[in-house]
Amino acid sequence: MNPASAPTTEETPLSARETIKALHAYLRPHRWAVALGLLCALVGAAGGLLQPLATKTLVDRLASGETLTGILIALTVLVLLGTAVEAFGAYVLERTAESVVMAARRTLAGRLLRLRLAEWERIPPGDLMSRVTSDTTLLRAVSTQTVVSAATGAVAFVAAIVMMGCLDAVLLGVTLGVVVLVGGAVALVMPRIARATERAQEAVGEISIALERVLGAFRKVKASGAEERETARVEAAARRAWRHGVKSAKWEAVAGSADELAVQLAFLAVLGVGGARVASGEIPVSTLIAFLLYLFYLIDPVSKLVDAVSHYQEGAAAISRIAQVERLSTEPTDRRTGGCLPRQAATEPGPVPVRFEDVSFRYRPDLPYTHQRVSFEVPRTGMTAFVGPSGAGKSTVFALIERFYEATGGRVLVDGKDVRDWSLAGLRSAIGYVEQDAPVLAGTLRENLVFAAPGATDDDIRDVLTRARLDPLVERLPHGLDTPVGHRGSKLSGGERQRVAIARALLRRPRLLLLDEATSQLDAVNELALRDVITEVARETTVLVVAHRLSTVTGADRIVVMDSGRVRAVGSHEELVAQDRLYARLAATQLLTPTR
Ligand SMILES: Nc1ncnc2c1ncn2[C@@H]1O[C@H](COP(=O)(O)OP(=O)(O)OP(=O)(O)O)[C@@H](O)[C@H]1O
Repeated sequence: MNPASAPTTEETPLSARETIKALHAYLRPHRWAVALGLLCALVGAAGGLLQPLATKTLVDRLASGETLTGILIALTVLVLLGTAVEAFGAYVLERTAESVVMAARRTLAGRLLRLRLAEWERIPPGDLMSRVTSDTTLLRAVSTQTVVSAATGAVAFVAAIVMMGCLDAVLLGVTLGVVVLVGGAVALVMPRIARATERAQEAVGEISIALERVLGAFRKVKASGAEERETARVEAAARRAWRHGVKSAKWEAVAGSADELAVQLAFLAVLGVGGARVASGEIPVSTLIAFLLYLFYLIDPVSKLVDAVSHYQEGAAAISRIAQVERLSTEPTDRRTGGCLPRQAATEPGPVPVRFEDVSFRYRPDLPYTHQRVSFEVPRTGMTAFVGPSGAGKSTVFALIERFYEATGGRVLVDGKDVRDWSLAGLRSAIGYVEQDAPVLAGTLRENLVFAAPGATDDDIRDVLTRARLDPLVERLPHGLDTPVGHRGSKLSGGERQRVAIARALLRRPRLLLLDEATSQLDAVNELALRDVITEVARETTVLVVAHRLSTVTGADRIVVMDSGRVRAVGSHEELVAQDRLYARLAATQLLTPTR
């Protein structure tokens, strides 16, 4: 798949109103800090605003031969105070901006881990990661600087205009004419900055997608000699990011220099018109000087306003991409509703632990049904095995019990209650699940073992290590249980990973143990040993097993034969060999049993 065309989250951008609402939500918890930063910025701006007036007084006093010491000291104090207050305000705002970014990252990370599996499968993880890392960074500028720059810029701009109006209305008219002209041109440029930034951020997401694709299958890439091709993919995305980044920089440069241009043009115009007015005696020269100083003072508020708008355009693109993740549907989290599965032993009498009632299911509306009217029951103790050809829907049975997905039709009952009526956390905490590919997480072996049972004691760990035949592995590892495994740590073999996964599931002391091809990579000796362990566990736990190798399940108490999303037959090995043609054929090929 071309990373450029990889499916991403809903691409509908937010409207301007929604963006401002989202920005407001980010800032609400920090409103007092923003207000303080704003106040400091305004004080700083006011200090600057008084300077031209002070200069006018200074020039007037100079003309009348008065002393200047007092006013010079006042001016210096004004400058120092204004700068100190502005610096403090800038610190408060930067700190607030960092807090906004952190809050957004925390919320997004929490949300990503609660995504429904169907949503998670739709979006490349690299894209999701870039939204948590790169897009949130863009929030920094928009969250506080934009707001404060817009507010202080607007206040200082209006105040300077009022002062200039008081000095000379004609010169003000000339100035405003130029500013409006240049401002109109800037307004045309702004949407281009937003578009280019959004594209650049998308391309950054594509880089992550392309990298995640190859880093997740690193050996495959090397074995296939695909390094150059895959590097070219990453480069193509990087080039796209560069192109859009440069485009955005170009428009930002145009917008950024507009404030200078406006003031320079206004300066020339004011100099021409003002000079003529001074020459004709309509205004004194001190008024022209003060007016020109206000004109230069205007550079700051105007550039703040331009900055505010261009940062807003950048930030709006990021807010939109973050909001797209916030729109993805997540799993319910309320532990109080539904209740937990009772912990009573499976040996005690109680309802059927797992029952499928006419269950139909498809992964997405555009995909065919993987289950059609599937019905079966699992007894409270003993081992129930699911067998059948690849793609028959065996693993999906486990995914439906775990409520990773919800049945499209019919009901999945656990302990006599629809899985949708149990609390999700309560349901899953009663299940031990060993997945087909038995992933190991980056961390120590101990962390991997207690991942699903953080409260496990050292005795519990020792017990499962022995049961899962992991003692020799622990002895071999340089730091025993505290040896890092997984990424960058000691590498575990496929069989070792499976044993770690089984130990992890057993440590949870589950009511239901789901084993999906859990022993497929073990050598014969270890497989036999673990089969005994599982048989022992099945005496007091409900054990469900998916297996391709019939040899691993011939002793199961009940075998469910699945084919093309349907249950073909249910029975013991002997019954099925006698009654079901598909099972008899599987047995004949795998176990060398004579066919009927
Ligand atoms: N996450 C998914 N999204 C879409 N389709 C899926 C998904 N997982 C599985 N499928 C499809 O659903 C069908 C049943 O898959 P399932 O993994 O349950 O079969 P299985 O019997 O366990 O196969 P195997 O023995 O090869 O593991 C297959 O056609 C598979 O392609």
